[in-house]
Amino acid sequence: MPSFKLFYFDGRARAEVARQILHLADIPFEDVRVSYHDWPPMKPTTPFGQLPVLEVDGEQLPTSYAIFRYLAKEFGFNGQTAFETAWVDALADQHADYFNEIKPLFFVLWGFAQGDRTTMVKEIGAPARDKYFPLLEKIAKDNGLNGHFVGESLTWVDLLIAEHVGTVHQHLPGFLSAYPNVIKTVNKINSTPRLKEWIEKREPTAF
Ligand SMILES: N[C@@H](CCC(=O)N[C@@H](CS)C(=O)NCC(=O)O)C(=O)O
Repeated sequence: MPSFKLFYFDGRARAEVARQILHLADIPFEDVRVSYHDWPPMKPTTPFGQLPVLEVDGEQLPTSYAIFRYLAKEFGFNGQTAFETAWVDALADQHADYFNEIKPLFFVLWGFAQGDRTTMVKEIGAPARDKYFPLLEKIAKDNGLNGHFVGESLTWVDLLIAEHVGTVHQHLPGFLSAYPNVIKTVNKINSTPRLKEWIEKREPTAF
């Protein structure tokens, strides 16, 4: 088994799915939390000048989705057929489009940018949510409310969506109340025993 070292800031955000896959697969890894003080000298040593980076036997792999896809393929969280894997990718890409739209709101909620929270929820958050979450609501229902967004096995896009929904609940309680199938699916995902254990034992972070 290679040695895994994951570098990210002290938050869940773009790294948490990688940590969860490794924990679910019972693979030891070093979870390095880079401080804002240590980041500037480290930045030029990373392939794209950003985190997360996963080191696999000392070789660097940048960008969150590439890391998630790599680990998901290695450890069986990538769907059970090529078509399911394609759906996992489609949903993850849709999630990325949604997140790019709603990101300015989260930057304010996380304290990285200034802005009026109420106005931003109304003008940025609600329209982004009401474009993306109806798709998830239907997908969850069409998949039989079986606790997965794709197929019948836990995939990295389940983890990605569940993690994001948790972050929404943390900062905007009630924001997703019109999407009960999504909430039900996320609750089932989070009740996966090893994932539940991870969520309960991790240190709380703002983002
Ligand atoms: N597309 C990249 C984006 C990575 C990214 O935006 N990383 C941010 C933290 S979430 C970062 O490294 N910021 C520090 C910097 O750019 O100097 C990914 O998904 O990994």
